[in-house]
Amino acid sequence: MLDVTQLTRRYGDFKAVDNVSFTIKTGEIVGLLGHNGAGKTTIMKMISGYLEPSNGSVSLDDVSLEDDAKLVQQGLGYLPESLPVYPEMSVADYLNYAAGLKGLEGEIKNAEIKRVIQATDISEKLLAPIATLSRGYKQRVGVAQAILGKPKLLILDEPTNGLDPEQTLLMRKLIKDIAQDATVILSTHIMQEVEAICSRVLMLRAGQLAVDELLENLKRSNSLLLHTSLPSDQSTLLTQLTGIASVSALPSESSNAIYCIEIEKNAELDSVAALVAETIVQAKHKLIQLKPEIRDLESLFKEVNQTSSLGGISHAA
Ligand SMILES: Nc1ncnc2c1ncn2[C@@H]1O[C@H](COP(=O)(O)OP(=O)(O)OP(=O)(O)O)[C@@H](O)[C@H]1O
Repeated sequence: MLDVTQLTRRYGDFKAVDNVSFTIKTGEIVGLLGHNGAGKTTIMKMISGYLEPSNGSVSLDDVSLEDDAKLVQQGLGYLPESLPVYPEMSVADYLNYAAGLKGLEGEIKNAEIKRVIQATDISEKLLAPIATLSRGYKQRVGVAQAILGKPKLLILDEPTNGLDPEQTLLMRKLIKDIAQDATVILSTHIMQEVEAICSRVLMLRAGQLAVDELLENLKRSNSLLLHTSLPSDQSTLLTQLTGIASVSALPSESSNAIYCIEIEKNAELDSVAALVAETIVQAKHKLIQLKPEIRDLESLFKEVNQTSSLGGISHAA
């Protein structure tokens, strides 16, 4: 489990990361989102021990970076924003070197190197110098070194950057497999990536944590979409129900009606949905479809970044 407590990083007078706290359990894949300059890389560098925080602490399975950086770092894999250095090294030599840095030795080391080569599908480039690889292959080598030693914590800065669609799918599967026994935190600007693999989202705004929420909750809005034979002149049947803020009719191409039902702030979506269903059935009208309106992550991202105060949309723990 990763514990980040009141993490702050200043560059001179400027606070790049401001009092950020969160916990990530084993098995979770968490997406770290935010505009350019929001502080994502700075946070990932501090979690990986590459950069010292100005304040706050990071611990992995109750061992803090401050107390034993070496032990914590042996349990983590990091794919940095800038890709593998050592351009003159061959892929094989580089992985051998990276495995040594992680404390792997002998047969275990060889088996691990083989495993990551297979997992990232780079066997045909083993003898090629890193400098001659395409961007996508460099990215795969970066991921291969990050997963050496089956880290307990995997930190990935834009993991699918430069990958073709087939490799993107493979990478997503690989990340999901790793997350079965590890904690994964990844940064990306690609919302599809988040929707495809993350279970939870942390959104940063100007160095502060603006949202910490499960993806499924984020995508749920406080509205229901209802497709029914109830005509609009009888929609007051719905308006008067407890927990409903407003009902508006949407354009419908059939003889049936489609309503957008907005739920009151403190009402529970499931209970209101049950009440709506019951009301329609009791009024002997057809209930064709009733579902929560799904919010897309792009609009939510825009909303968070336009909110003037962090209180507006924050779900942060
Ligand atoms: N070494 C540094 N010295 C001064 N300011 C820095 C330094 N590194 C980062 N910053 C500033 O800290 C802020 C956060 O930067 P960071 O790289 O963490 O953002 P990011 O969210 O990863 O952005 P991007 O999406 O563009 O990668 C930015 O305003 C950046 O200019």
